[in-house]
Amino acid sequence: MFTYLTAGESHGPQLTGIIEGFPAGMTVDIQQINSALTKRQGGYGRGNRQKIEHDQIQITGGIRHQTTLGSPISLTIQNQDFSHWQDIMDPLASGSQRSNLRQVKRPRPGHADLVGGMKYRHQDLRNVLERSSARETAMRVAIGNLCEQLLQQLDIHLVGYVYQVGPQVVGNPEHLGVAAIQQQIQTNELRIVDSQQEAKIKELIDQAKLTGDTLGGVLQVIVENVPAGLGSYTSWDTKFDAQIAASVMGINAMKGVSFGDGFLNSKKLGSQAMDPIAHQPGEWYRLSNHLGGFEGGMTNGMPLIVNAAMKPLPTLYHALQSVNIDTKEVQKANVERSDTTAIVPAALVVQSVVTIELVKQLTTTFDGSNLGRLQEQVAAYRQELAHY
Ligand SMILES: Cc1cc2nc3c(=O)[nH]c(=O)nc-3n(C[C@H](O)[C@H](O)[C@H](O)COP(=O)(O)O)c2cc1C
Ligand SMILES: C=C(O[C@@H]1CC(C(=O)O)=C[C@@H](OP(=O)(O)O)[C@H]1O)C(=O)O
Repeated sequence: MFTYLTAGESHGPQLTGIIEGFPAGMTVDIQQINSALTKRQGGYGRGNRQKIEHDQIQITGGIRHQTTLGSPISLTIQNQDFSHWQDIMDPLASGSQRSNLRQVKRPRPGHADLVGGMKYRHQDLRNVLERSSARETAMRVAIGNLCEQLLQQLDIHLVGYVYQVGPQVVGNPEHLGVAAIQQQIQTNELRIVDSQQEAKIKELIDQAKLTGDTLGGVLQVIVENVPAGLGSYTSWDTKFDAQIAASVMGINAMKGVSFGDGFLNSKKLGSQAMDPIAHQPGEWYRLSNHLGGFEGGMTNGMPLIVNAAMKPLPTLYHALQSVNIDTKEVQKANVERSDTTAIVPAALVVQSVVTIELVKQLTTTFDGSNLGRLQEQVAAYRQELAHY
């Protein structure tokens, strides 16, 4: 069974990831992982933390001579900022040595601070914010890229991009496929398809920054050449769209997930929302893709279209009202440092978790012990479906 776990605080020494159930026999391209990590650090509207970090992956288990062994894979990413936080974040400093500096007492509305403090009985809300920080998503992107390298071996391709910034839809007006979207977004800092909109969107972000505010948006991931029949209608917890939705909701600040035309489908007549079935020798397909590639919790062979709605970031330089957890006085919420928007890295994180779910599904539907055998089984399955 494919599973993964991450550990590490935002200003602690490092992030750690362990993956179990990754097939043996895949040659790993480390440069590709590092390039995904660099992309996640970028994007218009990011804060100053990214000037400090230079995310690079280190592999400490499960890979030998650049090839996966089938054993658990362990990964680390160093936090460069730890050197500035050593006194405060050192895992081994004793309680008496612990600095009282930079304790967090004024919880930020919308972040995990207050409820995390209540639940875990923390009196310093730093104990909450360090782990609830989206710094952790760097590891999910590293694991996602490793999984993307596996999907490439199965001829499955995907891309994540920014569909909406705040209220402004910038979308994919021509319904471009994965390769065309990749081509369009590589030329700009916003991962939007229509680069002519870039100046306008940058202005929107600049304006939010100027007023100490933040922005969210909508991210879209498109996946091509996924075989039909991944997931199952037979029990609620085997529905693959549900598993993807849970995984996307597991990303910091995601507040909604939909597929294809999503909530818009609820306003349409059935005749406008279903995708008519077509067949030609060796191929079943649909005449449209309003449902985003899922029927009955199963992939139907059309491209997967996953939409994720991200709320605006909770840390506001123009801070909202909060209450000091010690004095109970009304005070402005804590602010240390923050992004104005994180839609660009978020598009890559959503892409990463969709990739991870696909690999999880493929390696359990088929034998996931070895890449060669997995390729053979997926190819045979594709053949069988083509001739159904
Ligand atoms: C890539 C990424 C970067 C983020 N950067 C920030 C940030 O700089 N400031 C902030 O307040 N929230 C940021 N967030 C969102 C918070 O981590 C998130 O809102 C918080 O953990 C509370 O969880 P929830 O919004 O899922 O309820 C970021 C999220 C992502 C995905
Ligand atoms: C560190 C990252 O994002 C962080 C996510 C984050 C949050 O609250 O989620 C708050 C900020 O943390 P800091 O105060 O340390 O700058 C972001 O920089 C990252 O993406 O690598």
